Amino acid sequence: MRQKLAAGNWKMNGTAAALAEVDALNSHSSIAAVDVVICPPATLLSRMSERLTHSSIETGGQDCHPAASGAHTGDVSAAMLVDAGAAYVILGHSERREDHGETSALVCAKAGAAMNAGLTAIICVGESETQRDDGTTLTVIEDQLAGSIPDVVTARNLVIAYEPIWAIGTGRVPTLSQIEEVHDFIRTNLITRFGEKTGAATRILYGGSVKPSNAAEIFHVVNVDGALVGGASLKANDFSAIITALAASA
Ligand SMILES: O=C[C@H](O)COP(=O)(O)O
Repeated sequence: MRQKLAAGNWKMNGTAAALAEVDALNSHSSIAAVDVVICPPATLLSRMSERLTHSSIETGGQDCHPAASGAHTGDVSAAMLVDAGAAYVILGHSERREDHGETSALVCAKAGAAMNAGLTAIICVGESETQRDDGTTLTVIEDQLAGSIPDVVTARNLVIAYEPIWAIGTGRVPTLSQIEEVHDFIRTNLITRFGEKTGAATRILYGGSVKPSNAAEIFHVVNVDGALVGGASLKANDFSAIITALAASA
């Protein structure tokens, strides 16, 4: 039985005032029923983690460098995320693959560093609209999975997030059968590569315009174990409604 996971990716949003949303979220009873993680900007990570010391809500980073330390101006290592209280790190988000030219090989190196530091890596994969239209979605996902996941993983330190790029922040969502097709494909891929035990126990999240209004139907799709939520994770009311829907699907 896979524990459901609701992950909030705040992206480059939020200053200290936004921590009030975390306090509000923390007061919702639904958070106890599933795993919840919020990945704020690096500048807020320590303060958010301290604020959540006695909460079941965990925190995560949005990226890390593959090296443990050194001359890498502007970067943050996996150990630094752990030091700031993080339990998770998002890696290979399409915004980093596009904005920073991150390759799957680099994502793989980052994931290895994250796992080595004790973090759970949420590795993102997803096709562009052109690739969807060209019918190459599953090939793209297969290549990203093969290149981005290190060989030595466990079901505890790996989460896959399927995020079709064309659905991120657009209000457009794939059909439920499209989501099911890709999630089933990822499940089979994980079982083939890592064996039944690890492959069947690894959580697969859907991400891309998840809202309170569409969360319940998405969470009833087979092999959807939760969501990676962007915009709707910034407001406690919206994120708690999504978490409630996830808890109800368990
Ligand atoms: O990491 C989160 C995803 O990019 C989804 O963002 P969104 O919920 O704003 O579409």
